Amino acid sequence: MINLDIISGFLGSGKTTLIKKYLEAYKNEKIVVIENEFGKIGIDKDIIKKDGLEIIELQNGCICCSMKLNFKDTILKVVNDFNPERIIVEPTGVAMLSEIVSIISNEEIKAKCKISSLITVLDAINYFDYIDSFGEFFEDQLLNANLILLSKTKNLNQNEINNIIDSLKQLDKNLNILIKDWDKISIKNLKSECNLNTLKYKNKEDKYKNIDLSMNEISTVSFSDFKIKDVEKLKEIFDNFKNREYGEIIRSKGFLKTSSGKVFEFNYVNGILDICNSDIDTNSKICIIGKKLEKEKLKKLLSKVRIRGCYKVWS
Ligand SMILES: Nc1nc2c(ncn2[C@@H]2O[C@H](COP(=O)(O)OP(=O)(O)OP(=O)(O)O)[C@@H](O)[C@H]2O)c(=O)[nH]1
Repeated sequence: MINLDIISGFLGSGKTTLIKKYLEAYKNEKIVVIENEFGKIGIDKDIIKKDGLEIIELQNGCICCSMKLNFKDTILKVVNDFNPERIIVEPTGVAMLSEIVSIISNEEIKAKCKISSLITVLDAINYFDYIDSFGEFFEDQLLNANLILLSKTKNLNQNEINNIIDSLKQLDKNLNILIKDWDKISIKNLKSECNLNTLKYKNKEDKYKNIDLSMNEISTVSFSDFKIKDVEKLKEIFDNFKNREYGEIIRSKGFLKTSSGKVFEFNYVNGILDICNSDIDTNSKICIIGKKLEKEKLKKLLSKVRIRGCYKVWS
């Protein structure tokens, strides 16, 4: 049987970071990663790629809804074409986990794969913001996970963590929650933490009927193949995001190449920007996800900071 790991979680929660730890822990296994990104250009593939690792990107839709059939067929094709020991799936940050659980419960898939982990990564810093803004489908990811793994807890005090746990227990007192410094987590032990005896599959039709409505508000725009002068120009872009002129920007990520050829990787999650040097050889790619995005204004903003020349817009 092929091990199947589903690593779910809201936008920017830490799914890719956790998957990198899986790839390290299981480096001797033949692994295929299925990446479903909400943005129109793939960023995560560049972040996790390494020799011998097969990465399948599913773009232009969400595997829990518009690409449901595609997702099921992709898993079966991966099984046939690669016969791996492990398949790791990263759904988009706005995927309904209940739908994904329903797809992987399909008999054809169950005949070939066994679920090894079904995890939702929960961004502790942004929990109360997101549960307020995206309650219904955010809750769906929490209620259907066999393990909720808190990320970004290092700078929170015990009181703040207790508040999150209390709130989670109000959703469902049986939620299985793990709060541990990620550096001390044994990835191979997560399987036993996952309590996989039952798949929960909680999709309360009546409760989630407004999800399509709130999902429709979230959109994305991406830009690629341009250069900026230096990293200060990158900061300029994100300083502009603080006011709502460009929409409510929840998540942005990518790489930026400067005129001197230096590459930076950046992550922007709900107002916090993180930039580091990158040794990945790539052109600039920036993916922006948010509510009510002002795409034309964003194009103008990029035009102000990029160096003249061609660039591509993915909208
Ligand atoms: N401080 C801290 N930062 C984290 C932790 N986990 C992830 N991050 C940071 O959060 C940002 C987003 O992490 P990713 O792993 O890309 O998140 P993701 O869920 O894959 O994001 P999307 O695929 O865009 O939804 C990055 O800057 C990470 O370095 C954590 O436990 N602590």
